[in-house]
Amino acid sequence: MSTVTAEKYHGTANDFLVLPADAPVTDRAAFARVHCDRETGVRGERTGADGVLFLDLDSSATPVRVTMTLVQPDGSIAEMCGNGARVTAVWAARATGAREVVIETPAGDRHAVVQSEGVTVEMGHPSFDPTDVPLVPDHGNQLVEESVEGLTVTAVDTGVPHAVAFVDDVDDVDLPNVAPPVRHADVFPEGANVTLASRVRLDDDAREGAPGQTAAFRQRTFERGVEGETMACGTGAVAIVAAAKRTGRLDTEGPVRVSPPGGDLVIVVPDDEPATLTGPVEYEFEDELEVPEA
Ligand SMILES: N[C@@H](CCC[C@H](N)C(=O)O)C(=O)O
Repeated sequence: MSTVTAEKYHGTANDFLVLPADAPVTDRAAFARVHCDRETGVRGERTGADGVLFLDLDSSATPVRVTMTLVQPDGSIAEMCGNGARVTAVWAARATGAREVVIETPAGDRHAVVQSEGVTVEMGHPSFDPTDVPLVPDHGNQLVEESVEGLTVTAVDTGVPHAVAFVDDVDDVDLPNVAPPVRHADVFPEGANVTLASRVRLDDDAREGAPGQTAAFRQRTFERGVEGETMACGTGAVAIVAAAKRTGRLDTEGPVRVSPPGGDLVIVVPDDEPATLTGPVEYEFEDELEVPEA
């Protein structure tokens, strides 16, 4: 059995193995299934991972460019991943010294800037358009504050589809049982990530390092492809702010703090410009991992 060198990173505890795209892994889905398993996968502070990032770096471009392919624990490929994009930017910065990186994803190019206080990624324009989410053609209109499998959700595309539900307290929801019927609901032909949000009063929950923030939410997300809850989801954090604006819960263009279990993210969703996601990235370790036979 052959081995490859893989690195492990996380962005607010959404954790990824990282390999160069030319690593000799013929069956990427099998590699992800084996090494992301939370019981038997790669060893570290947490066993397993939320996915494997295969990264193809073009350091001759200005700014440097990286093609990001996220293979998820079930073997599927995600079109976009906000926390994975932050990890990708730091990986490219470590390799080249560049602070600006363009990340090519199936959802489009994403510009990222690496700074000491965190990595900011442009996240595109959130869309409620039924063909973008996507919704089944016979749904017709945007899906806003509708009951899907008993949960009142708003559907938004932030590179991947999210069904966002605003609840009083995200911790009061039995997410492992409530999310799967919504994630697989017929109205979402490609499935959906299920994201819960609850509003936090800033003065009740003031923390350091949150200058200029105008509002705050707590977040929990059940991810398609992981088929479970992750400690953070960047596209989900952007989806919360976009859905909060769409449903009249938020009328600010200022930075919003979104806090999944893994840490704090800062989200900006302007009316006419791309959304941004800012948050930390940590390098964990490097390991030699077995390559499953194709
Ligand atoms: N964790 C990611 C989202 C990854 C994609 C998702 N699981 C899907 O299949 O849609 C993030 O940080 O955005």
